Amino acid sequence: MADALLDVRQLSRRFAALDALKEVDFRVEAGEIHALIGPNGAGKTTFIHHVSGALQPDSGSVHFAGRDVTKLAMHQRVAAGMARSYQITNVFLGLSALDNVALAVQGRSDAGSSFRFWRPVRREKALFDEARTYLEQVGLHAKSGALAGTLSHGEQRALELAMALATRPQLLLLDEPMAGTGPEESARMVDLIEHLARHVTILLVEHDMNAVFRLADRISVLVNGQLICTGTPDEVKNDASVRRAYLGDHL
Ligand SMILES: Nc1ncnc2c1ncn2[C@@H]1O[C@H](COP(=O)(O)OP(=O)(O)OP(=O)(O)O)[C@@H](O)[C@H]1O
Repeated sequence: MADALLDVRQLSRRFAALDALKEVDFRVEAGEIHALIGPNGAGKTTFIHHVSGALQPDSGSVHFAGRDVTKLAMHQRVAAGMARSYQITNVFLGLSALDNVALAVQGRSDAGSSFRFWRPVRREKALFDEARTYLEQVGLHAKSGALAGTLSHGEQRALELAMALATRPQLLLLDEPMAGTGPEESARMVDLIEHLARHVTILLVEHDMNAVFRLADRISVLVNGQLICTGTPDEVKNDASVRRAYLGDHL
C-alpha cells in the first residue's frame, strides 16, 4: 500500500482517569476528504490537537508525508505542510481581507519577511498577487478591500481558509467549519470545501451529517476515544456498530 499522507499509529492520551484517545490507528490518503465523526466528547478535538501538534500523546506516533512529526511543534508541522484553519490564523478585524491573507503569505518562511526598512517592491507585489489568488480560490475576490470585521460570519470562515491556503498546505485540518453558519452559508462552505479538495487533502471534523456525507470520500467514527469504523460513506452508514453508537439518532 502507498504511504498515507497522514499516518497516526496507536495514539493514546489520558486526561486523569479518562482515556480520551485509546490506541487510535488512523490514516488519511493523499487526495481524499476524510471526515472524523462521533458523539460529543468522543475525542475528536483532542485527536486533531495531537495531529496539529497542540498536544503530545502519552504513546503512539504521528507520521506526516513520510516523516515522524510526533515531537514537532505546531509551527514546524505548519512548515511541513499541515494547516489548521482556525488555529494558525488570526483574522485581524481592522485589516482588509487582502492584507490578512498577505500577512499569512508573508508568515510562510520561504516568502521572506518584509518587516525591513527597505522593502523590495517586487517582492511586495508578488506577495499581494499571491494573496489575491487565495481570495479567489475561496470566492472572496470581490471583498478583498473590505475590512475583515465587516465580513459576514461565513465570509470570515472563508477568509480563514484563504489564510490557511497561504501556508501552501498538503493537508488541511478543518475543525467544524460549518459551526455557527446558517443553511445558506453552510451550503456555500460545502461547495468551497469541495472546490478546495481538488488541490489539497482534507481532514474534516464536523457535526453536520448532511455536509459530511456529501463531502467525504471516507469517514472514520470515534466513540469514547476509540476508532470503531473507517470506510466509505455507505459502509459507515450501514455499519451496525456505528448505527448503535452514533448514527442511529441521525439517520
Ligand atoms: N484538557 C483536558 N483536560 C481534561 N479532560 C479533557 C481535556 N480536553 C478534553 N477533555 C475530555 O476529553 C474528552 C474528549 O473531548 P473532546 O473535546 O476531544 O471531544 P469531541 O469529540 O471533540 O467533542 P465535541 O464534539 O463536543 O466537540 C471529553 O470527555 C473531554 O471532557
